[in-house]
Amino acid sequence: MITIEHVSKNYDDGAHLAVDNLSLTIETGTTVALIGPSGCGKTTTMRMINRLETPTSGRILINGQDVSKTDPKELRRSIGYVIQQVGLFPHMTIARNVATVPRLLGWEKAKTNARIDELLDLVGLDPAVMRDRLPHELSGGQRQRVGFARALAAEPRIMLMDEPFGAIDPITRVRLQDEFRAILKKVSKTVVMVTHDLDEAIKMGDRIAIMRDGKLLQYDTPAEILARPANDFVRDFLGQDRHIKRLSLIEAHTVMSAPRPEATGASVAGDTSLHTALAIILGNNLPGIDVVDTTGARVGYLDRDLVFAAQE
Ligand SMILES: Nc1ncnc2c1ncn2[C@@H]1O[C@H](COP(=O)(O)OP(=O)(O)OP(=O)(O)O)[C@@H](O)[C@H]1O
Repeated sequence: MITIEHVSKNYDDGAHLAVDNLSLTIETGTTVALIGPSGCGKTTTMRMINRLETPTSGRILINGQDVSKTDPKELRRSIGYVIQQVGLFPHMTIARNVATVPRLLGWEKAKTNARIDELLDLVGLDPAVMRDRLPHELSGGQRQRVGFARALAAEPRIMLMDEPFGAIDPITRVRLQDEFRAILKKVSKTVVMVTHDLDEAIKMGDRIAIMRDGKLLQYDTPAEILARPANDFVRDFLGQDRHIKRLSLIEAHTVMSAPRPEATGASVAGDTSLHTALAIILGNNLPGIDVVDTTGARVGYLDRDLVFAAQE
């Protein structure tokens, strides 16, 4: 668990308050997305967790231990850090890049090598092909995968991700978001990510922290924030389509009614989002669709009214 207690950060001898009395608790195994307008203090907040910045006041605890009292180098090795431009060492092979922290920690060669292969596999890169390549021989998306693998290498409990998908084209970005989210759940990390992209925060965050002028405006689950913005600023920030965005968080099986006697002609799986289900209903000009299980058996029915009622 990461606990941020009344943390403020002044730059320029107090002339500028980048973070203003911020308190936030990040539960172990969850992902928190920090979002807000440019300059609101997201990156500063994140960088205070691994001591790349020092709070002017307040304190940050990791599992009850004050980070200001831990050795900064050890702290940083125990926290995975993924940044937008990846920061791979250009003259080192992919394998050596991934092995950066294990080497610093003095892992045995065999263990390190096995870990490199395991991680490249995990992030969807073929170790046999990628191990000996140099970073410039990879696409931007592949480099981001390597950066992610490198951050995971020494099995950190915490991952900090600063706009990890910022430099990636939109199609690759969506795929990487899905894959990284699945991996982070599988390996059960506590994640703090900074993003400019509301859809990304909604998709990746178990909770979202919305900041403005160094202050925390709202901290809650995406569903709750979209349903009940704390104030006008948050409401505007979320946009007119917040109700539609919220549909992407609700799964069909949670609102479906009993199956109809006759098939409707179109179907979705129970874990399909209402956003997708509605798109299929509208796209096929149907009043409703079947919800089916993995065997294709009809287990429920979903129509426009059920979808609309769900987002109220
Ligand atoms: N090293 C520094 N010296 C002085 N001011 C700084 C420094 N780093 C950040 N700031 C200022 O602190 C404020 C918060 O910066 P920060 O980078 O945390 O914001 P952000 O929300 O991450 O912004 P962005 O979305 O644009 O990356 C900004 O006004 C910024 O200009």
